[in-house]
Amino acid sequence: MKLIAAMSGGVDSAVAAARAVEAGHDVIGVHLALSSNPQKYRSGARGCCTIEDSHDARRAADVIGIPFYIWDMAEEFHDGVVEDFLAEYAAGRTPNPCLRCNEKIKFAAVLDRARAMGFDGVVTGHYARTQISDSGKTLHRAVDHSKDQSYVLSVLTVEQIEGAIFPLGDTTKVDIRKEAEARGLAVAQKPDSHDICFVPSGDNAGWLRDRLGSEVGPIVDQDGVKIGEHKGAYTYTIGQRKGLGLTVPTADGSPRFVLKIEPVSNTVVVGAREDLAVSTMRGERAVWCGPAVTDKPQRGFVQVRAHGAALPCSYFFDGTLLTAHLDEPLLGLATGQAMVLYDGDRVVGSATICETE
Ligand SMILES: Nc1ncnc2c1ncn2[C@@H]1O[C@H](COP(=O)(O)OP(=O)(O)OP(=O)(O)O)[C@@H](O)[C@H]1O
Repeated sequence: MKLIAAMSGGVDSAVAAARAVEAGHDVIGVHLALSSNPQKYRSGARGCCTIEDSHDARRAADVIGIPFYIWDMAEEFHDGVVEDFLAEYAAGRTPNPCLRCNEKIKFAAVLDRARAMGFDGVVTGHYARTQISDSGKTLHRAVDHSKDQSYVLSVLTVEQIEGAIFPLGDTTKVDIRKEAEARGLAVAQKPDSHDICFVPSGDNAGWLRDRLGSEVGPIVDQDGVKIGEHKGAYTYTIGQRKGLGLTVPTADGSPRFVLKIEPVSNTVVVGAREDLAVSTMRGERAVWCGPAVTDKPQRGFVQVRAHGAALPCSYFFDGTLLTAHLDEPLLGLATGQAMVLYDGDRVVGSATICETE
């Protein structure tokens, strides 16, 4: 096959590209420049698509012996990922930008351009697997569950999965680093990227305040009584306990947790730990990675955090919203996160959580 290897400059995508070449594919390496002005999003933070990362990617392509190009996708990334991230926070939700990047950039803009140029698909260093079955090519968890990235790939349609090649899904990270050493790749011990690539590490709240403002507003209890003040409602997360600065303690001294963020009234609602319990969630923007879910309730598992557990549930889709009823309630679930359905290790599909109860 003719393939584009998406090379971030990290160890995973370098080994993925090398494996694709070794498997007999005709491969070219492509590094995506995702920010036209890295300092605009990041001040000194390590993340994807710094100049050094593009140099690392180019050096890896040289060692592997494949042609290498840089594609400027800064505008697509800004419009599809950064703007969505800001809009979701402004609406009081907690988005997952890696998932949007897979949906809109790596397996949309990049895959579309690759196909238009006569390529068959895109190779990435994601930890996930695909399998060919009677119902076509399906998406599965990686063997190394601690590195599994199927959650952030759950937005891929059947057609996008067709064009996705994940050569690392059956290997552990430890073995990938050893393999990179053996292949003479200089990035073998390069640290993993963490956090959100366009936000300075550990300063999500400050980054959001700079862009969405820091209008002071009330923190209220569930009866609407003001018990504190916040500096930017969207810098809080559902389930947050620390840093609330409440002025009125509870009668028994028990802690309070963020229950709800209401952007229109610029209010943060707090309450007791048990009030965080969620038994039912509904999601919009549903995507199926295989056969579509129907309105007939089915048993399965739902995962609501990138590295969270898969929780037993029953679920159905009414044509607009995906609903999942958990067997056991879960504490603290933020809207804006993905609810990803699994059948064993196969990804069924996902939706963006818009309601919880
Ligand atoms: N700027 C980029 N240019 C090209 N491909 C990219 C870029 N950023 C990420 N990718 C692709 O998406 C995959 C997953 O991205 P993620 O940010 O999770 O990287 P990672 O797991 O740290 O992998 P790596 O070690 O290759 O950086 C990468 O392995 C790579 O194939």
